[in-house]
Amino acid sequence: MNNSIIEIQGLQFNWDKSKVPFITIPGLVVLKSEHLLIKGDSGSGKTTFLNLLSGVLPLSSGEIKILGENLADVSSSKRDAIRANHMGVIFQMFNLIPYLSVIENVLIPIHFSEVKKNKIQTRGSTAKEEAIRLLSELGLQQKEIHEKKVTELSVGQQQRVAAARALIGSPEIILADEPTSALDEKNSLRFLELLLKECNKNNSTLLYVSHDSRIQQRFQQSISIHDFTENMRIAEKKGKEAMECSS
Ligand SMILES: Nc1ncnc2c1ncn2[C@@H]1O[C@H](COP(=O)(O)OP(=O)(O)OP(=O)(O)O)[C@@H](O)[C@H]1O
Repeated sequence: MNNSIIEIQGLQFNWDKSKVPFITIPGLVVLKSEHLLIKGDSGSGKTTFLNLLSGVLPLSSGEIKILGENLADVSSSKRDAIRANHMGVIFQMFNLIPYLSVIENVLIPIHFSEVKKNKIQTRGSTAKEEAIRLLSELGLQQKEIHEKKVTELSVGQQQRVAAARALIGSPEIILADEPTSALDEKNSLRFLELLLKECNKNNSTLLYVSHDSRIQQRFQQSISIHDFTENMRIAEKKGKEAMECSS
């Protein structure tokens, strides 16, 4: 059985198509339940890569298959549906809605996906019960869950709300874009452990962007966007030099 959740072939991207691509990924397969660390310098293209994977940005060259579906072959509404039904995203800035309660923030994905809603119902819970369970598992106290506004939570607590929102409905893929950049080392590690635990429970595949290579041993696979692109440039340069020598 093919266990791959994400398959990438010949991906190249630049905002300006006439320029040399700054993202170049010749090939990458990410398996079910696998945890992938995405490294790279600031501005190397990590967020752009996640946006290509989630279908927010259309592909200009190459192939990304999500659960066997090639994003380049489907309409933008189908890409939106794949994202809503099969992915959960933790954004760098969390993107919580300040006028909604903590629980309402976590429930947002359920309003966009019958698939996620049905998964929760099949397990005999309501979406609200599941939101509360996830928030508790991620370490929020009852008072924070039920009484506080999201704007009254600390950065670490907001990040846990954002994680619960990504995890609700057990999507096959969790994309986390530097979710711990505002936290100290101890809290970053604690958050990562909680996230890994929840992903393992659901067999979710996790793609986790971080600058911190010290966490690498917690992941089965890691890629550096910068290295891929750099290796490609070196190969292209060598290829050109070889051509010039032989002519
Ligand atoms: N909407 C956009 N239009 C044009 N260029 C963009 C756009 N968004 C990002 N870029 C550029 O694309 C490059 C990659 O940006 P990206 O945000 O993907 O990097 P990153 O690796 O996630 O950075 P950081 O670690 O600082 O968050 C940068 O040079 C950035 O200026």
